[in-house]
Amino acid sequence: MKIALLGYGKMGKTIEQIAIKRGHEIVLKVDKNDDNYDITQADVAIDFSIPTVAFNNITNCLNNGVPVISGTTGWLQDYDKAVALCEEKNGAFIYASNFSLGVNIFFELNKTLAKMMNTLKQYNVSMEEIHHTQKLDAPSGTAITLAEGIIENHSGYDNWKLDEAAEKSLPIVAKRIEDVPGTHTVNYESEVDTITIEHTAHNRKGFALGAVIASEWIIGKTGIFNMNDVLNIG
Ligand SMILES: NC(=O)C1=CN([C@@H]2O[C@H](COP(=O)(O)OP(=O)(O)OC[C@H]3O[C@@H](n4cnc5c(N)ncnc54)[C@H](O)[C@@H]3O)[C@@H](O)[C@H]2O)C=CC1
Ligand SMILES: O=C(O)C1=N[C@H](C(=O)O)C[C@H](O)C1
Repeated sequence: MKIALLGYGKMGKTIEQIAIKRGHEIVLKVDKNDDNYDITQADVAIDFSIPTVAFNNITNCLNNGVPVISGTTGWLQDYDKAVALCEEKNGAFIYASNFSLGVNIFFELNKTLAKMMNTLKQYNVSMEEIHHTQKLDAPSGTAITLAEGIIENHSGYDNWKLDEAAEKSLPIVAKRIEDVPGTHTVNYESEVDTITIEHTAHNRKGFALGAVIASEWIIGKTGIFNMNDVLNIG
């Protein structure tokens, strides 16, 4: 498979290593200021760039008939437009806030726990995410997906807020500590005890492997998919 990497930072470089090990070829590495490139030489594009350019990268792929996998977070105000363009062009597109197998299992566990806790009003839910200091967005995309999983399954919450507690709001605390790849914690706290579920990434290889697996999976398909489709879970 011929892969274009849109964003050649920490994730782009980790994806390159894993893709080559799995027998793929990197035909394009696009980073900032690389404007003049032909995306059509790739079978699939993998976008791990920055929030302000992800939507442009995705639309360029869809306009040129190249399936696109995006892991960039912090651009979701334009997600519906990307979906509409993908439908219009009969293209193929996957966005996931987190591509790792472990986090996708954690997402399902989180929804199940929220359902179980729905009637237990003595427990208050809160979340914490910790990432490296270079991260541009807060809260993390993964924390937002976790919050949405709780809101869909627990009647005590209908929105989330960063660093703020309010009626029916799920509070998310975002911490930035040097070199942390990504830790997400969900707490249910009552007067007498606390139930905690936590996912800790030890490095970026899980995210990168998931993105390469998603790229392999999407070849020959059209539509808008997510990681549950790829991993056949949920
Ligand atoms: N969904 C997932 O599983 C994961 C998502 N992420 C997200 O992926 C994104 C990238 O993460 P990292 O690689 O750690 O960040 P990074 O900062 O190391 O890399 C981003 C790269 O994008 C480049 N860039 C800037 N403008 C560009 C343009 N116009 N076109 C292409 N590239 C451009 C930057 O120069 C930089 O090299 C972030 O939004 C992060 O939150 C990170 C890890 C896992
Ligand atoms: O920026 C990161 O590093 C990460 N971003 C993603 C997010 O925002 O959830 C996924 C992972 O936590 C690492």
